[in-house]
Amino acid sequence: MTLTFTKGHGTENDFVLLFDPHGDLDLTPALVRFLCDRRAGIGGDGVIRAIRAGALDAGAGLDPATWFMDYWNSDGTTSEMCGNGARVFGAFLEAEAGEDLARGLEFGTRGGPRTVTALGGGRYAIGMGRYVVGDATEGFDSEVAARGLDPVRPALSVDMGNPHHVVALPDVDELRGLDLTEAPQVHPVPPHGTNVEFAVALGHAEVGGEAHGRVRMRVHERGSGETRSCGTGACAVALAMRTWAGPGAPDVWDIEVPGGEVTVRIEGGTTVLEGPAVLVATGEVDAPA
Ligand SMILES: N[C@@H](CCC[C@H](N)C(=O)O)C(=O)O
Repeated sequence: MTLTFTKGHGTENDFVLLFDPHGDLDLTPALVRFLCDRRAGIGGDGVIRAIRAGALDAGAGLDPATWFMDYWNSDGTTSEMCGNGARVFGAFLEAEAGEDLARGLEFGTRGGPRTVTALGGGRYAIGMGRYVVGDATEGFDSEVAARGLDPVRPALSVDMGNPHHVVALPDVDELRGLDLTEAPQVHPVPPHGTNVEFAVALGHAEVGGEAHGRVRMRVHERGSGETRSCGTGACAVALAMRTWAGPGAPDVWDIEVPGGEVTVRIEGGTTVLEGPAVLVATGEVDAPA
């Protein structure tokens, strides 16, 4: 089977994109694993299919003509949401479907509707929907163990549509020293797995008359391993940091990731994720039948 694909990334969180408006493609876990394979396939942290909501069971309840971001992790599992992927999805819809995103476009995900707005200069803003911060009465509601982390650390869960656990570290040396080649262990064990972020607060500054917090993070993603960025993870980190900092903490957070930088704006019960999206190449691949 010959497939036409596009390769893209958002702060080096990279994806294989497929344009399949009518759902003609039988996208299976095995096909996703092949496409994401960095040696035998194209290579990516995940696969994103642009499909009309009416062509996918997960799109039930939406206007059938609505675009749906059908997101898959590199291990062939699906996730409710991908923030970096959503920006790249926006760039892909502009290129493949001629969508004008200047005024924002609503699209479907397994985590509910989201919006993408083109900001110009290859940057996009994603309306990330409602979040839920876990029980922060004592600051933390869980514990995380990881290689290179001694002792076990407290963590705070954040639901961004998909699950996250955020751990605060005191300095960048400890962040650098983590070995994330193995999945961190979380207690209590999250029923559907989780994405784990490790974050170091770098202080606050005035940017364009606005208070911004600055954080550096690394992430181990459910279904993909360590990646160079995670958009939903960046939002979870901003929310955890603001919770821990207490009243007067900034609502805007610049998040440094190994693959670049994104900005998270906390707006009431929702967040907006801003950052770049790049389409790198298009091509054809012979996929195993
Ligand atoms: N990299 C993504 C998140 C992708 C999904 C995640 N691995 C999960 O299983 O929830 C992002 O940018 O948000």
